[in-house]
Amino acid sequence: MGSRRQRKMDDGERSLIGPPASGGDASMWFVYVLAAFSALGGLLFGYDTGVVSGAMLLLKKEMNLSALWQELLVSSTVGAAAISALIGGFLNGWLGRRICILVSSFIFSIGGVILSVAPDKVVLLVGRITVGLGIGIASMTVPVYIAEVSPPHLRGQLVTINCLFITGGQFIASVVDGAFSYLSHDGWRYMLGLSVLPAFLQFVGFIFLPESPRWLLQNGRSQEAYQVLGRIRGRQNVEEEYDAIRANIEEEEKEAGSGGLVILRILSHGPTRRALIVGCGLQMFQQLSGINTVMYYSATILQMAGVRDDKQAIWLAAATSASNFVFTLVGVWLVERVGRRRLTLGSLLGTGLSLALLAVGFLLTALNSPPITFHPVHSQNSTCTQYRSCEPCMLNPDCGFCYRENGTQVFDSSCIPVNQASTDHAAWGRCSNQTGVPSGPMWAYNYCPTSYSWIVLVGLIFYLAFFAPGMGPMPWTVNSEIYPLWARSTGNACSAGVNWIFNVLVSLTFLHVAQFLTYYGAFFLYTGLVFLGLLFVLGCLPETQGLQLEDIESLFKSNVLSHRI
Ligand SMILES: O[C@H]1[C@H](O)[C@@H](O)[C@H](O)[C@@H](O)[C@H]1O
Repeated sequence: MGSRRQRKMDDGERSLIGPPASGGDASMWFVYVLAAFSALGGLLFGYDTGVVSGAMLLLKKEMNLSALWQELLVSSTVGAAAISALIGGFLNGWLGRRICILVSSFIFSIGGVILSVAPDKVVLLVGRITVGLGIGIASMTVPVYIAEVSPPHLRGQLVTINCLFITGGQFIASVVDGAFSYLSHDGWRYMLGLSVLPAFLQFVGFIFLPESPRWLLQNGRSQEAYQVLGRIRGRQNVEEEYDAIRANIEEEEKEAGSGGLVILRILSHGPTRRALIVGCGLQMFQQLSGINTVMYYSATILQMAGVRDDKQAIWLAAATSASNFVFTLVGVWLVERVGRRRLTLGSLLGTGLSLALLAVGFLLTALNSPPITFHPVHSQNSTCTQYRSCEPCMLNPDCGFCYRENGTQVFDSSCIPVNQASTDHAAWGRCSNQTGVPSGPMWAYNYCPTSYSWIVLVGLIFYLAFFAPGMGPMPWTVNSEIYPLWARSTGNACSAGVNWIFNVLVSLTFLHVAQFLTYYGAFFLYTGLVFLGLLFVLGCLPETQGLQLEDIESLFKSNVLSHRI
């Protein structure tokens, strides 16, 4: 590395470019502004993926949506994000980071407008796909842009701030959902449309903000690169950094060649292939640890814990996403203190233990599932009425549990088909209306009344406390820094694509997995996957803290199985 550091621009070139603009201490301020404006992409990512659950409660009633349409409207966004993240890699290399951020905020704005004026479900679907396209591009471009403009000692923290914005977006979405849930007519238009505001702000901001100096240099625009680096770093000595980046690009071209498809070059070049495996593996294990199951089903988990009122459950779900946000803040604080590797390992260990606790809570709940004591006769024959206890009844999505309660004692309990139009009621019988009246029958859909729910609640809190500082942000942070410049866009596109694909897979399969393996089986499965992830990180993830982006590639030159804690 030393010799690379010695390389300087030749005098002719430097006099052409002129001295970098000096900004004094204002330079740090400028890096924060750049990070904040780009992280608005993270905010939109979080907002648009989070807001839909609350909007769906109103939409399904107003538009009379079938289960298939509800699933389509939720997962089309994530599916579109997976595809556009992959395409984003090519766009990033071709058009640059800045144009990609402009494109994504433009797409977000258009998507928000379509969603807020949608006259029917087909237009809604078009809107949801549109925002998904924006999310995919933003999710892979923003971390790369922030990493490329940050000084090494702040890079981890600034990229982690993007994740803080993601969880912040999810939190804002849950509060907006709560607030507009009282507006049963058209409330969803405000929920889905509000994302236009940050999208527009980002678009305007990026008209004035600069391109990444690293991308400029790679594309032969050395004068602009030098100017931008000077503007971002202020009075700091940028020549050394400029020369290092340029020398590195030349060296990379010699080593990895410059023709052919980038993905093929990545795969045939040992260090980048290893980096890609680490990056994609981290993103895969992030999703396999079940974060989005926990986020999506937190309302159900809270209901199991004894929260019966719908509105209360919505606000407590907001508290769940608030915890995800607050604990991500802990990650921002820790990342430059303990490093990426130790943070990820600690987070995985705690996440695994919390998942095991959640599973034990569900297991005890299942073992103590209240028996069914009342078998009403109805002309409409159904499998629901055949069950002997609440557990199998709750696991069948067509059935719900209708019961009376005396303190913690459950009595007069039956399993009844759910009303297809609204899971808030049974299709017939005493729970088909008037539930929630004191001393009246209670209706439990998706959960069983239990006195072990506190274990599940404690598990949920521990889960977020451990996941959010490490496994939440680190896959994004590490991916933004482990690839050499020529492979950075493609590497991030692939790993972001893996993240979105596993996101769809885990959230779409959760209910089926729970049906086959029960809830506790599903959570034991996630526990096992997290411990596999722990072994993977233990063997493969090197520490990248404090290094220049240009120096990180060398970490992957040697056998990746030799990293110490
Ligand atoms: O890093 C983020 C964050 O942890 C979010 O809470 C989660 O919903 C996303 O899937 C993940 O990529």
